Amino acid sequence: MSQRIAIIGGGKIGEALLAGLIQSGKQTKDLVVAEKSEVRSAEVADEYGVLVTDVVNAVEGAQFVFIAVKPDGVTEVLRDIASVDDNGDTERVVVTLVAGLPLSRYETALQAGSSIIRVMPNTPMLVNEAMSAVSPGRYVSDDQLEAVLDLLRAVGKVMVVPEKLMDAVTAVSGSGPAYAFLLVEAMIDAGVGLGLTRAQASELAVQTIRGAGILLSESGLSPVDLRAAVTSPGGTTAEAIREFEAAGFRHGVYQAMRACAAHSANAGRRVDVEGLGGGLAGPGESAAPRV
Ligand SMILES: NC(=O)C1=CN([C@@H]2O[C@H](COP(=O)(O)OP(=O)(O)OC[C@H]3O[C@@H](n4cnc5c(N)ncnc54)[C@H](O)[C@@H]3O)[C@@H](O)[C@H]2O)C=CC1
Ligand SMILES: O=C(O)[C@@H]1CCC=N1
Repeated sequence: MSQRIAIIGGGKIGEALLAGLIQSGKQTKDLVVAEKSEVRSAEVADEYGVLVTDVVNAVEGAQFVFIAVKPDGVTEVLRDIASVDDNGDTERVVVTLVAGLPLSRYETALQAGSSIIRVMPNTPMLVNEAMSAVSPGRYVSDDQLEAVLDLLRAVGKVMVVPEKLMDAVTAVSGSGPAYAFLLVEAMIDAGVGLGLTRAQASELAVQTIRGAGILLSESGLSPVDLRAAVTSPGGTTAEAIREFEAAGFRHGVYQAMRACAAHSANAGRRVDVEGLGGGLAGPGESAAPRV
């Protein structure tokens, strides 16, 4: 069986997947990227030494097809994928990394019985530290699911979830890296405000968040315990935390993540309303999780 992996869309998350798979030992001859932009195609081909081509070429003979385009580009990509007959000689699995669009849309657009897996990854995939949540569609076999989980495990951690949780997952781990980067950005600006150079503030803030992340994942302690350990009685940290809370930190995080999840939940409708769906709306839009 072919082990060819096609990545449709060589943008930020497509590149993260490509880089992660190469770092994890996949051979470039088994990887192919489809990319629409000529400039981006040249960048990806130069940087990674993989074939960059169009969707139909990339999908031909591929066992795994990862879709990594924006939601409004999915209709066109699915039409191209559907036009490639697999002749029954590959058990093609389509893995979508696209936020918001339910499995039912892909099942409607592709051949009946197609194996489709919905995944919400995140950009730390670039350094093999992704968190990927995975919801298999109804026609995915155990072997196909295991094969895709193995590919994703090579670039980080995986968690299988029912599809109905994907909007919440997107709010936590899909968009989550951006919240961490925003915090670091704000810490650097504040450090500069307090008299550090930008270089000093950057090094201090980045290493602090890195160390805190490793402590969180390796100490076995909860965030509450770890924060308490930093907060000396009557000390400096308590002062900082009082100001965070007065500024509505927790409420702000909750509201931001609610907005994120709602945006994900409405992706299908937005694509239709904006006339970008090209008639792809699935009947009832119902999720068809296998778990
Ligand atoms: N950026 C992130 O952190 C994450 C993104 N995602 C999902 O991944 C998808 C892609 O996001 P990004 O990589 O950020 O977007 P991006 O805009 O950086 O990349 C998309 C790429 O797809 C290419 N493209 C569009 N239509 C194409 C077609 N028909 N054939 C070939 N190439 C085509 C574009 O030229 C572009 O380079 C989105 O659906 C997003 O929801 C999911 C999780 C995290
Ligand atoms: O912002 C977005 O829409 C994508 C999905 C999750 C992270 N980035």
